[in-house]
Amino acid sequence: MNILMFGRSGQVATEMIRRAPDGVSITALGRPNADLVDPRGCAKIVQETNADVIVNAAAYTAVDQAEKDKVLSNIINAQAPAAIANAAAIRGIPFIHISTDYVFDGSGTTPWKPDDRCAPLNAYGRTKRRGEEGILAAGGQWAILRTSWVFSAHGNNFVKTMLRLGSERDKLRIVADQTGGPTAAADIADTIYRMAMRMTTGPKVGGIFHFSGTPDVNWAQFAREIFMQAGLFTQVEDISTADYPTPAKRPHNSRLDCESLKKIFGVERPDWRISLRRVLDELGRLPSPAKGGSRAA
Ligand SMILES: NC(=O)C1=CN([C@@H]2O[C@H](COP(=O)(O)OP(=O)(O)OC[C@H]3O[C@@H](n4cnc5c(N)ncnc54)[C@H](OP(=O)(O)O)[C@@H]3O)[C@@H](O)[C@H]2O)C=CC1
Ligand SMILES: Cc1cn([C@H]2C[C@H](O)[C@@H](COP(=O)(O)OP(=O)(O)O[C@H]3O[C@@H](C)C(=O)[C@@H](O)[C@H]3O)O2)c(=O)[nH]c1=O
Repeated sequence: MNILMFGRSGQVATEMIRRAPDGVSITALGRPNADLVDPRGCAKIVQETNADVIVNAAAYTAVDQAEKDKVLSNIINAQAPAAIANAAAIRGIPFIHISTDYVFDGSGTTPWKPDDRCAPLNAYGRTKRRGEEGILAAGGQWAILRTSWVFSAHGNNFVKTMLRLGSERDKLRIVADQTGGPTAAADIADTIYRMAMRMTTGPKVGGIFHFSGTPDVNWAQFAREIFMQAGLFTQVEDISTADYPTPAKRPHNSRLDCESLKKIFGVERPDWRISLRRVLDELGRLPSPAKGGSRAA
């Protein structure tokens, strides 16, 4: 199977490249080869490819900055994915796109199902939702994988922020009223490969699916687990969203119901604490006894 992927240096793209299964060849297009600021150029690449599956792992992901960069983030997150989806539909090539928990308004405490009403609270979420709508309108065979709170050893993410701040300070104030499922980029990559295999064999499948690590936690609990596993003694004070003002609003409830992914693709929610341990190991941030396996994740 040949996969053409938009994105090369992001968290998910990096893991896709590293984790390609035997028999899968992946061509990853970075910004110099495929700039999502040029949706027509991206569509042209799809028109000319001989790939069996197209994956989009590139996006504008700076949540607070997107409040200022509304036009740019909309081109990258909405117009480019729609153009890629249109070209893929015309060519009859299955298309897999990644989206986010931030398409929801975060109300309630029930895990969001793929068909639940979207009402994004911030510009990033609105552009990601418009991207979803463009893909839906394109037709063809597509799958949108919504995920949340992505972490890995590379790029920018909450784990790396906590390791940096935790090494500098004795105490951190972290919001405890936003709940979701942290998700390792490596686990997302494995899931996308599973979806790609299934979408190119057997009866036609597609639609919107949810995937996040388990158990659901708030950011403060996530931070405590990071410090515990990394052997840092940084104290975490629970605070409310109101105590940590940011340019972009973030949803209180980011829990994702991942049942349909399990049903259609056989993918279970992975325990993010185990994936976190692997990431910390890769970063060289596990305390020495844990490397021998005595400190459980
Ligand atoms: N990060 C998270 O917590 C979450 C992410 N997602 C979604 O998952 C997907 C992957 O995210 P993740 O791996 O974390 O992303 P990253 O933030 O790690 O990387 C984003 C990638 O997109 C690329 N990119 C940005 N702008 C352009 C452009 N104009 N043309 C080409 N490439 C561009 C970047 O390239 P460059 O390195 O050159 O800047 C980078 O490689 C995205 O769709 C995101 O919305 C969903 C939920 C949570
Ligand atoms: C650094 C820090 C953050 N926070 C809070 C702010 C915020 O509510 C939460 C997470 O902050 P971040 O800015 O790291 O996370 P954020 O960029 O909002 O992460 C999101 O990224 C996009 C791309 C997604 O799609 C989402 O699923 C989600 O992963 O932690 C604190 O409370 N204290 C702190 O010291």
